[in-house]
Amino acid sequence: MIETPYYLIDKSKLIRNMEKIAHVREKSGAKALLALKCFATWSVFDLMRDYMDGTTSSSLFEVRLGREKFGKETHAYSVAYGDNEIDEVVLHADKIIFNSISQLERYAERAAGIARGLRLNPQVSSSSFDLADPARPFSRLGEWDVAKVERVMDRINGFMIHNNCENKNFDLFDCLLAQIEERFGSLLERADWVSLGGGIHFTGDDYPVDTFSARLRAFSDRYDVQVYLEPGEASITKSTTLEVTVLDTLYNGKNLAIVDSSIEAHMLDLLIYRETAKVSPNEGPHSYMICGKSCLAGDVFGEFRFADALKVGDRISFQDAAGYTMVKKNWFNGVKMPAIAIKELDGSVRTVREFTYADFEKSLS
Ligand SMILES: Cc1ncc(COP(=O)(O)O)c(C=O)c1O
Ligand SMILES: NCCCCNCC[C@H](N)C(=O)O
Repeated sequence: MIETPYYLIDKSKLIRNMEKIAHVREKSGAKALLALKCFATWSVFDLMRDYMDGTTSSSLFEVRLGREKFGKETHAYSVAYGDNEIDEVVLHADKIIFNSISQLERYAERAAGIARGLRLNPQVSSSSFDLADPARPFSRLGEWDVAKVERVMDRINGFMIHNNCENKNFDLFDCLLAQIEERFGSLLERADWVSLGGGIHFTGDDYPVDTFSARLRAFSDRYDVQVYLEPGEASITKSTTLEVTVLDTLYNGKNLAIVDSSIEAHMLDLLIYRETAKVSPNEGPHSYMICGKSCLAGDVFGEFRFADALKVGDRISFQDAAGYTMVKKNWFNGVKMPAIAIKELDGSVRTVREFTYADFEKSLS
């Protein structure tokens, strides 16, 4: 029995996403790169590698992890590189995408041995969160002025455009892509490859994957480019749970249960975006507010329904716990960091990482 808290990655669920990705790759001709910023738990890369073309990154450490642990095609992107890291980034990457013309001009020569690209910002997005909106006013994420980009076309042969965010709606994707074509068509015609970024939830139930694939194929044919997708969430959605145990129950106008985890430390994105965790089936006569064990007053996973009254020692599984969780976990309050376990295809479960006091101590000095 594994001690809670732990993230449990279920390979049979992960494979469902992988199969959809492989289908889109085959139908559309697009390549799919795992966005490591969302999910970088390399113990399951052996499985993912068979279904995806490689990885994309946000930093030197991510591009190195992608090269060393995933292999295949490795893209480097960062909002800004420093003089002290650019050579090592180039060493690990097949392609490098610069966020700005000034970064391109500064490092084009040092990256001369690999393919170079530029991030474009179409100034429209599907994000309903200001925090995650690449098209927000004064956004630093990519270049938008076609005339300026035309002047550096001799130094690049591709583009990256990331302007979807949790977009489950194919029509919206289609409409945004049409706007990109209208605005940047003259640049796309001169490119060899175009990455359309992440944020497209094409592995979700009922997503029209064939229509999506046909749209990607048409885009690729029209501009004669290799299309890339950078799925983060879409790669790992619904594959993982965070397993926790009830440590205490209280009544304070509502039934409260405190668990051996913390939303701030272990599912931080939910707190940042003011969302609640998910519990399934979330049915029954007993309602509880499930709270984390950190000192933060708002360390609350959400309110859920249960078949029976909760008691100390009961287990709860938070659903959909892979994306932006393990990559963001932290040592706030010294709360024990969840272990990482994998449920294999034969049903057996193995722990691949445990964190101890020594890790906590080493994270500081
Ligand atoms: C450039 C880029 N690619 C891919 C992703 C992955 O997005 P998602 O996890 O929403 O698919 C992001 C998210 O920040 C991104 O900025
Ligand atoms: N579930 C709340 C919204 C999460 C948004 N994801 C943020 C990362 C994303 N890839 C981005 O574009 O910033």
